[in-house]
This record gives sequence, structure tokens and C-alpha cells, in this order.
Amino acid sequence: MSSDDPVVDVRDLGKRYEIYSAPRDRLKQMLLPPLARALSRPEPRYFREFWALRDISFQVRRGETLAIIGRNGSGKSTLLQIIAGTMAPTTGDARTHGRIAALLELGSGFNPEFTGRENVYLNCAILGLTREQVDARLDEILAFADIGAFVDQPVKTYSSGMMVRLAFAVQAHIAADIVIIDEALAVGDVFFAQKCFARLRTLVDSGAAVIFVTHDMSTVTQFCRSAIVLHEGRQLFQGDPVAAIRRYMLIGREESSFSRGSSGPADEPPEATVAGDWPPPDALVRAPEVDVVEGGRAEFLGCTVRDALGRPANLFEMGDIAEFFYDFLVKDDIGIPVGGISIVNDKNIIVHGKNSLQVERGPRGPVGAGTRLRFRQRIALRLTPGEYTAVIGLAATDATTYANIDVLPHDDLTARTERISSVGRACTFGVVLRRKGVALTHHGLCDLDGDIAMKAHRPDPGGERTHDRG
Ligand SMILES: Nc1ncnc2c1ncn2[C@@H]1O[C@H](COP(=O)(O)OP(=O)(O)OP(=O)(O)O)[C@@H](O)[C@H]1O
Repeated sequence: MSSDDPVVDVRDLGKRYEIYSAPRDRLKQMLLPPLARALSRPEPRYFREFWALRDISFQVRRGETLAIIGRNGSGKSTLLQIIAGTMAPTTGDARTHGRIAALLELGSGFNPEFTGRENVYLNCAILGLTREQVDARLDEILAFADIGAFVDQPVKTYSSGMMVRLAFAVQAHIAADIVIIDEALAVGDVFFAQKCFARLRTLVDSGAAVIFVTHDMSTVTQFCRSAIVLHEGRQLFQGDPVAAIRRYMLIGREESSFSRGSSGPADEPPEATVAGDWPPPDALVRAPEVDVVEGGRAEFLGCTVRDALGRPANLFEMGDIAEFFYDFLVKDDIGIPVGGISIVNDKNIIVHGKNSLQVERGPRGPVGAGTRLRFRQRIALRLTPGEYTAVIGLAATDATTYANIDVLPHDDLTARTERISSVGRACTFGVVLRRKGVALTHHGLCDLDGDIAMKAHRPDPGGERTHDRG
């Protein structure tokens, strides 16, 4: 095998599951078809077919990193299991060359009654290492796992974080040619995740191929050289990670009444407005999965997200302006209304939140029952690529508080502001790398204002020379 030959070669792969509506049907399926065959009768079937994967083909070479992305249930884990050899395909095949390290299901390779140390030996033996080889690596494995005295406790007493530490430490030290990881790093803390990525980078540099399932889009862009998008068991896309994320973000959206905003087709969708214009009230959407907490004093009517051209959009490039429009029907007399949005990432962390008290100070008064309150909130999405949801909130405050916002302590302001409605998952949108200019405008969750100055200073015999850059 030459060094350029694929170490993973997946061809026309398909996986069919048999779905039984009752356990007894499984038994019938085992017993009755052979009987029917013996009697030369038509074979009965007691299950429904479900194809979790269809026509999947790709190759991975040494030193390559491949991400597999897709919505829940798209077939990612099934595909990894077939590559890892723990599940057989129904059609096609997945050939692999070399030793495989797989981190698929938490604790799956461990015997819960054995200690961590014993499990290291057990796991390594399963992976084909001799006792002497394990002895030689044990210190390194345990140092990497860094679980202290727990290493001599039964694994059943471990937290999930400890379990993944030990499992990753083993898999990362067995000199594997192919490393397969299914989201497993997500249960470790951030320091351990960083250590794992550093280790994976070393493995890749030394020629291992890494296949990775993740829902974390920044991992895809930062770590992987290519990506496959699976959707309902089909391979929608394979190639550049950024293009793959775009494709992934569009799943389920292109068919809906939403369109793609800045990434969309050149022809404008019918409901586009001029940027900044208020869309007609019936253009607002109330998604079925919104999570509304309201005390009956106002009703959330819906929202729409528009791009800088006024087109409905839910996919933006880093730094694009998004305009959020959202309406409430006030059902009771309330004080001075306050509207706001919090943007929440896939880890349920609020990456940005702002309400109208924080941005405007125009004359305002209380509003009465029957008023339709309309908000337009413009946000520059200077966020890391990923999927986000918006929480939309309505609150009210009194005239005295409103007049004294600048002097009131924050806690007083909060205490004097009544929460009226909070709408979780009011809308979702994606942020992807930019296509023009610097693709990734910053690292980390959000882009903070700031600048960088540099001075180069080189003392020399003829006097000092200083260059300023700012
Ligand atoms: N043993 C099984 N029997 C029947 N159907 C199954 C079985 N295992 C998985 N499936 C189905 O196959 C499809 C693909 O499952 P899989 O776990 O591979 O998806 P996934 O992309 O890894 O999902 P997630 O992101 O939620 O982990 C799903 O619809 C799932 O319900």
C-alpha cells in the first residue's frame, strides 16, 4: 500500500434497520420466514425497513481530518460505527487499513467493575497491544488522563468526564492509523478538550487520519480539512468545511418560506422589503417550537429576521447586519415597554443580549391593552460561526425609573422593570465564515472592539530606530 492510498475507503455504503412495532414481531420474523421458505410459500415480513444510510462513498488518506456533520438522526453515528467495524453495512463496504482508535460511545469499551488501570490493559489488549507495549505506555496514558487516585477505583464510580478522559487517553496512545471520534470530547472540560485537540493535531502530523462527528461548527472550521454533510442518510455534500457548513445550515430552510439572505439566490424573494422598512405584520412567523413564558399580559405574535437588503434570512456571514422584527399584542395596561433580544449559542450560552433601555432614550409612555407593539432590532453578527437561537423578551418599567436610568444602580433598575414575556427559540439563524476579505474575523465567541499597535525596536550603534505601527 502506498502512502497516498486511502486508509478509509467507503463505497456505496448503505445501512438498513428493521423496525418492529412489537417485540413479538421480531420473534415471528426469526421463525416464520424460514418455515415459509421450507414450504415454498411467500415469505411474510414483520418489520418496516428504514434506511439510515444510502449510497455513501468517500475516502480518507493519512494526515487528513474529516468532519461529518448533519442534523440529529442523519446517520452520523451509524456511519462511524460501520467504519469502526462495530456494525456491518447492509450494502457496499467500508475498507480500512491500519489500527483504528475509536471513541464512539461513552464507556463502551470499559468493564465497569474493573479499575481504570485494569481497563487500560483490557482496552489495549482488545486493540492489539501486548502487555509489554501497554507497560511501556502506561505512565503516558495515565498522565494524559490525569484522574489521580481514581485510576485504581472501579470505573463504575467515575464521572462521565473522568470516563472520557481515560478513554481518550487510551485511544490517543495506541499508535492508531485511523482515529474516529463521535462528539465524545464534548463531555470533558475545556482544558481537557484543548489537550485532546493538541494531541489529535500531533497524531495527524504523524500521519494518522481523523474522522470526527461534531455539532460544533468552530471545531469543523478550525480542525478539519474537509467535511461531509449527511441528511436523512444521504451524502449531501463533501468538500471544503466552510462550504459544508453553509450547506448544513441551509438544510430544511431552503424548502421553507425562509430564504437565504446574503447567501441566497440573486432573485429576491417576494416578501423582501427595503432594508430598515417594517415588514407587513403578516410576514412575521411564530415557529411552533417557541418556548413562551408569559403571564397573559401580552401575546408574542411572531418575528422575522432580515438581512442588510431587507430579505428574510437565516444564514449570515460573520459581521453581517441582521434585523430582527418582533411584535407583541399587549393585553393589559402596562408601563413603558422594553423589548430586547438575547442570542444563545448551541451550548446554551448567551453570547449577546441587548434591550431597548440600553440603546435608546426617546420620550416614551405607558401603553394600553389592545396595542400592537412592534420592535426592530439591528445587530451586527460579529460572532463565531455556528448556529444560534434568539430569546425575545418584553418587559415594562415605570416613568420614574425610565427618567432615571442613567443614575439608578443596575439592581434597582432590574427590580423596577417588570418581565412580561420571554420567548425562547423565537428564531434560529446560522453564522458562517466570510467569503470575501478575512474569512475568520476573530477567534472565540464574539468580536470585541479593540485595536493592536506594534512597535519594532532594534538598538543599533548609530542610535535607536523605532517603527510604529498602529
Ligand atoms: N438500532 C436501530 N434500529 C432502528 N433505527 C435506528 C437504530 N439505530 C439508529 N437508528 C435510526 O437511524 C437514524 C440514524 O441514526 P444515527 O444515530 O446514526 O444518527 P446521528 O446522525 O448520529 O444522530 P445524532 O446527531 O442524534 O447522534 C436515526 O433515524 C435513528 O433513529
